[in-house]
Amino acid sequence: MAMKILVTDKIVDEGIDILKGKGYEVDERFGLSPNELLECVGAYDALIVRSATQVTREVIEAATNCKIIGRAGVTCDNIDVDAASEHGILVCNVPTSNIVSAAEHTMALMLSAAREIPAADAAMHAGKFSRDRFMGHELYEKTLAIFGLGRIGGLVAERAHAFGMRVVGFDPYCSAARASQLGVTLFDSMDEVLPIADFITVHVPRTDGTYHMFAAEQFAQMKDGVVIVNTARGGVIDEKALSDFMAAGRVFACGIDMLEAEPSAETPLAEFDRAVLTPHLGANTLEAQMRAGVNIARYVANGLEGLVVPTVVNMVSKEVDEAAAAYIPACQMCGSVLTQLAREVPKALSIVASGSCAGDMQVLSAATLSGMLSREGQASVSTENADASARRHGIKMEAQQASDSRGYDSIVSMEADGLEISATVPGAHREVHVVSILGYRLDVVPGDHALIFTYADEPGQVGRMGTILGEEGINISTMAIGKRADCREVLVFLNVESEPSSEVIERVAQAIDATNSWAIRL
Ligand SMILES: NC(=O)C1=CN([C@@H]2O[C@H](COP(=O)(O)OP(=O)(O)OC[C@H]3O[C@@H](n4cnc5c(N)ncnc54)[C@H](O)[C@@H]3O)[C@@H](O)[C@H]2O)C=CC1
Ligand SMILES: O=C(O)CCC(=O)C(=O)O
Repeated sequence: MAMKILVTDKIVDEGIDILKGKGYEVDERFGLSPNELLECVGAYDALIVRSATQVTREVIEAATNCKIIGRAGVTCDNIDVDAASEHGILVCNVPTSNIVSAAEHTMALMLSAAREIPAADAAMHAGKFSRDRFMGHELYEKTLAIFGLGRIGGLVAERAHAFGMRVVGFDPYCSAARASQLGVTLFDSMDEVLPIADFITVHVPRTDGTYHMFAAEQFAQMKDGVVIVNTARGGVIDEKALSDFMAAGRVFACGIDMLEAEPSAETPLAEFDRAVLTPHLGANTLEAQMRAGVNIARYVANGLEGLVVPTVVNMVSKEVDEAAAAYIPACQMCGSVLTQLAREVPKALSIVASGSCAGDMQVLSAATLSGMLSREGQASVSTENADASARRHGIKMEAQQASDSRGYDSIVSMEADGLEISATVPGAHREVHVVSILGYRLDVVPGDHALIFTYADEPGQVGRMGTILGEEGINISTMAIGKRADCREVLVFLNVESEPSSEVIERVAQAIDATNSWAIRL
């Protein structure tokens, strides 16, 4: 009998087709009440949701046949992940699927609020051509404060620079290296940032610690005429306090995609023309939904078939030390990169871990091996079968702890068939930073598609790469250049937003006279 998958929030048809094409029975049932979900979920082997469905402990307890829950988006805050782990259910997401869309929506809200575009548009539609009523503000040479310099905050920083803004930020978990790479002046406290910002944008997760992180006390410290944008989560901003400061004319305008009352439109901000409100549209683009829907379908199918799911956010097979668990995605990713650098599954793997993550080398080894084999579509690697799996593939594997964590809280370094990679996961947000590849030191957060080139360090090389990729319509989302003390060559790591063809890669390689090139897919 075919396995059954329940999809309770709309994902793209292409994702549904992938599942049906693999022989699964797929039921799309949107807008279920909590009781309806509880009643039907027990019949399904997998569940796919976006942000609307609340997958509570009760739902998980009722999902007695469920093996995997797929979240077609970034955040899993609508899923009780602990309950899923306790019930042996994998939870996976698509962590970079919609971040560009969310960053672009942030810029759209910032510009709309600063120029009062919705109110001007409404006036035009009402037949009023009233230019004098609207006097906006430029972004140019203004100070933008970004709270939360993770994936989306980082993309917003890059975009703000293109508008000529000065970018400052506050994120207790952001490294100085990342801030400097993003061109953001990092401050140690909110109190230092609030009085200097002309524009404020929020990109933090909703946690107990960030609930009402912007309340009357914080608004009182802001400059008069500030513009505030929130595309993160409702509740991070106290909407009542914000509307008081809007009413007093202290806040010029705001752009809000996330309301505390979601999915209701109820908010005290609704009475202000200068409050630009959207109903959680950050991820609502064809491109983001295509990435999210197609990839979540692939990952859920992988989970049901016992294959590697690259974006699992929990570990269900064994009690895992929390610090080691945070390094599972890092090890999976490094393993996958090593196989792609070697252009085949390497035959010898050595893992060295230092710092707090080194408490469970068995988990780190299994995760690395699972990443190494993932490109081959090999069966899932767990802590229980890692040794046997390595033997089956003829891989000699060794793992050890080291005392020197090179200034990081924790770091994992791997060498496979002479190829090296090291990664760290700073702070609580679990973003994997690669800090060394093939001995070249850098700091990069790899995305879904990346290009790596090694070449002679000469002026004009970056421009040549950018020109060719631009001509081919391939956008570079981030770039890092790695150096080695012993060598005049550099290594460039380009995160790109779409997969270039081998002809394009060859064109770039020739233009910069690259000594080596790789296309990496994660
Ligand atoms: N509007 C929409 O449709 C979408 C909204 N989101 C939301 O955007 C937010 C950011 O997403 P990502 O950038 O992917 O997350 P991320 O995990 O990459 O970054 C979050 C950052 O916030 C920082 N942070 C945590 N607590 C903080 C605090 N108290 N003060 C300052 N910084 C703090 C973390 O260190 C981290 O760097 C999330 O809340 C997510 O739910 C994500 C996608 C779409
Ligand atoms: O696409 C969605 O359902 C919501 C996007 C979002 O907020 C997220 O990915 O965290």
